[in-house]
Amino acid sequence: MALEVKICGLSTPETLDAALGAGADMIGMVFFAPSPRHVDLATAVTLVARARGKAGIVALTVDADDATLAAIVDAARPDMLQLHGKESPQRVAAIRARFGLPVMKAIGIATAADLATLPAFEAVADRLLLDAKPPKGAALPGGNGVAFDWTLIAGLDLSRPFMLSGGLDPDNVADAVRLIRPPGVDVSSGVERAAGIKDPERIAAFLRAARAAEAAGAEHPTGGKPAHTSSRETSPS
Ligand SMILES: O=C(O)c1ccccc1N[C@@H]1O[C@H](COP(=O)(O)O)[C@@H](O)[C@H]1O
Repeated sequence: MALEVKICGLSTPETLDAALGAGADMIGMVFFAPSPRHVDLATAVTLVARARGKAGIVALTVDADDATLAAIVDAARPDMLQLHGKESPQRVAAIRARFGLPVMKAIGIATAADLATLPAFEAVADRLLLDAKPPKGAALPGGNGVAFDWTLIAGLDLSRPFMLSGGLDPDNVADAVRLIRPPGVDVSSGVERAAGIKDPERIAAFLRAARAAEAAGAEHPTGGKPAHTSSRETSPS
């Protein structure tokens, strides 16, 4: 399967168009007021109208309650919910059942011990997003431009597709794709010129670098088979 590239934290028509024009597979909107990338519902509706049918639309929330999620789902009609807080496996399952949308659960990784949480989330989420844990005292649980040690997940055998995120940028995404061969990559601050201000040039450069690394991997003697590919891959019940 082709590498999926998600550009997250888009908040203006111009930068959304830059991501779509550069070939992003998914675009993410952040519904979390403390984030410099937060969008209100009216803005989200405008952005969604431009993106619908061109890329998957992902709504990112952080420990949102049902009423908040319902307002987002009703207004923006996203294709997927990204849960980036401390949602438990039970909460992930409940959100998926209630809203009838695929769910991508973010898991913070700092050490090998953090991988122990993966099986419980594999059982209930459609996708996993493997992100760095936020630095101590950070205001945001993600979007901090911090990478984790990718070797911790090299050869990881997951039953769900996953996206690699955390501190990716146009200069390091090729290394990440070569090392991990992830099904997808996700970036936010690495394609910005200042906090919350996306840079069309960096978005295009990120897409170019990710696609080039993917193409180079496809010429590899393994035939481009992702390192993660698992015979365990199933759907959550
Ligand atoms: O981008 C944000 O503002 C954000 C806020 C709250 C939770 C997650 C957020 N972003 C997600 O974090 C990861 C990594 O971001 P970065 O590339 O290191 O800046 C990414 O998946 C975003 O979707």
